[in-house]
Amino acid sequence: MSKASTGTPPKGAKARKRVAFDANSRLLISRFLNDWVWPRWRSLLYALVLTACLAAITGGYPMIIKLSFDTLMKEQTGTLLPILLGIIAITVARSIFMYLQTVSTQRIVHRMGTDIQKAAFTHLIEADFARLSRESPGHLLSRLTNDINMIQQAVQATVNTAVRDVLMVVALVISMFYLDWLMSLFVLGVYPIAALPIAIISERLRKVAKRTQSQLGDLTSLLSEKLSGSRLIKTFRLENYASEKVHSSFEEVFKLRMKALRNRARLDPMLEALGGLAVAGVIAFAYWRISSGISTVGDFMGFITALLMAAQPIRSLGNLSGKIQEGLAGAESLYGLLEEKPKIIDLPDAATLKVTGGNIRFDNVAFAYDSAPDAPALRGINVDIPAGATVAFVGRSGAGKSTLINLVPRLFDLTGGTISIDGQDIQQVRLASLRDNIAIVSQDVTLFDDTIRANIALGRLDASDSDIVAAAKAAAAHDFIIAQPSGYDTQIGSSGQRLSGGQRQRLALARAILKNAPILLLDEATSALDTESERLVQEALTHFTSNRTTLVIAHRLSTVQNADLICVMDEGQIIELGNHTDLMAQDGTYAMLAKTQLVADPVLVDDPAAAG
Ligand SMILES: Nc1ncnc2c1ncn2[C@@H]1O[C@H](COP(=O)(O)OP(=O)(O)OP(=O)(O)O)[C@@H](O)[C@H]1O
Repeated sequence: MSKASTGTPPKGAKARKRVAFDANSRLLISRFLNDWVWPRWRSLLYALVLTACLAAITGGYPMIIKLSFDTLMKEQTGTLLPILLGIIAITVARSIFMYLQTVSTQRIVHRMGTDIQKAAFTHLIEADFARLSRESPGHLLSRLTNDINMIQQAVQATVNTAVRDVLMVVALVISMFYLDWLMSLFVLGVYPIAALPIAIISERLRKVAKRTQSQLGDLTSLLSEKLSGSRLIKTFRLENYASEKVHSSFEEVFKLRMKALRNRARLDPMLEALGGLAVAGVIAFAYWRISSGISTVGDFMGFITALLMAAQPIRSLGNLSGKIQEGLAGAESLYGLLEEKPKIIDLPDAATLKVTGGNIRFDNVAFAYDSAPDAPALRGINVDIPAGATVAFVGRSGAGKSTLINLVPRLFDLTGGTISIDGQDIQQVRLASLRDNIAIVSQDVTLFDDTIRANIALGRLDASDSDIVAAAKAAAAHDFIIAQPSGYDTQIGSSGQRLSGGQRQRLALARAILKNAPILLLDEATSALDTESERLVQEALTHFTSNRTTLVIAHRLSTVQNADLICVMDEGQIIELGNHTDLMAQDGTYAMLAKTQLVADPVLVDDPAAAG
C-alpha cells in the first residue's frame, strides 16, 4: 500500500512540501494516470479540443466588449449591428462548446469511476476468504463507493479546472495583455500571493479526507449491522442503543465534514478579496491611463470583463489542490486494496484435479488462524476417508470441525501437513478444479435477494429447470416451494428473510445437490430442520450421498450414527475414531455425548450400544 509520508519532514523540506505534492503523492498520481487516465487518451483528446475551443471563444469575449465600448464612445452607431451580432455569435458558440465540453469530460470521469469500481469489486471478490472476512462488509462497501467517489470528484475537478479553467485563464490573460500589458502585469502580481495559504489548506484537507473516509467506513458498517440486526434490536428493545451508536457516528462524520468545509471555505473569500484588490487597483490604474490618453474606455471595459471572467476559473484553480488531496486519499485506499495479492493461488505447474473415487486423506494436518498464530485451531489431524464414504465430525463447540471442513476447498491454507484427494495434494492442483469437485452447505446459509429458482441455480449456473426441480425434490424443498405465492419464481428477500430457517437450509442443500460434485461437505446442514423435515432430508441425502464422499458436521448424533466413520474432535485434534458401534463400545467422549443426547433424542435409544 502506498502510504503518504506521515513522519515529520526534515527542516527546509517543509516549505517545499507545502507548495508541491510529496514524493508519494507524485508516485500515486503517476500510477493513477498510467492505470486509468492515459488508456482513455482518445476521449481525453476530444475533450481537450472542445476545451481549447471553449477557452479560445472565452478569450474573444473581452475583445468584443472593447470594440462595443469604443464604438459607443465614438457614437458610430452604424458599426454597432455587426458588433451586436458578434456578441450573440460568441455567446451562442460558447454555450454550445460549454455543453459539449461538459458532457465529454463528465463522460470520461463517470466511465473511469465505473471502471474503477468494477476492477475493485472483481479484485475484492477474487481475494482470499480470510481477507474478505477480515474487513466488515460495511467497510468494504464504503471503499467501493465513498472512496471511489472522492477520486471521481478529484478527477472531475482536475479535468474541469486544470484543463478548462487553465486554458480559459490563459486565453483571458492573453486578451488582457493585448488590451493593456502593464495593467496585466500588475494583476498577475496579486494572485500568486494566495499560493502559500492554498498549499497549507490543501494539506489539511487531505488529512481530514483520510479520517472522513475511515469514519464513513465505520458508519456504513454500523448501519448495515444495525439494520440487518433489526430482530435483535426489536426483541431486546435496543432501539435507543442502536440510535445512539449510529447518531454518534453520524456526528463524527458531520464534524469531519465541517472541518473540511471550513478549510475549503477559507479559500474562496481569500481569492474573492484578492479579486477585489485587483479590480480596485485596475480601476485606479485605468483612471490614470485613460485621463492621460494612453488607453481607451473600451480597453478598460474589455480588460475588466476579462478580469471578472477570469475570477471564477482562478477561484477553481485555488480550490483544485484541496480536491486533488481528497482524491489522493481515496486513491491511496484504492491502491491499498488493489495491491493486496491473494495468497491462495494456483502454483505455476498446478495440475487439474482428477477425482476418480473421492478418497480424502488428511496427513498430520495443522492449522492456525492469522489472528491467533500461536493457538492452532487444528493439530496432528490424520484420517483417511475412503472414496464414497460418509464421515462425520462431532465434538464440542469450538473443537475445530468447521475449520477442518473449510480446509478442503482451500478457503484457508493449512499451516502444516497435507490434504490429498485421490492421491493429489490439494495445494498442487488448480483451485478451480478443486472447488468444482466440492459442494458445500455451511452453517450460515447464504441466500441472495433473488428468486428461489435463481438461488438454487447458483449450484450450477447452466442448470435446466428440470434439474433445479429435481435438486429441490432431493432436498425435500419442492413441496414448500410450490406452496409459495409464485412457486420457484418467488422473491425471497435479502438473505432469504421471507423464508424460515429450515426452508433456507433446504434451498442451500438443493443448491449443493444441483452442483452434483463428487465431494459433499455438510456443516450443520440440517440443524434448523424439524424432525419430520430432517427425516425427509436424511432419506434424500442417503440416496444422494451413496456414491460420493461426504463430510458431515452435526451436533445431533442421531443424524450421523449411520456414518461409515465418526471422528470425535476436541481442542483441534481427533480424539476418537470409529463407527457408532465401535465408539459406543469404547465408552469414551462419544459414548458420553450420545448418552447425554439420549434424553432429547429418542432415535439413539433404538441403538443397543447407546442404550447400554
Ligand atoms: N475466522 C477465525 N479467526 C480466528 N479464529 C477462528 C476463526 N474461526 C474460528 N476460529 C477459532 O477456531 C476454533 C475452532 O472453531 P470452529 O468454528 O472450527 O469450531 P467448531 O468445532 O466448528 O465449532 P461449532 O460446533 O461451534 O461450529 C475456535 O476456537 C474458534 O474460536
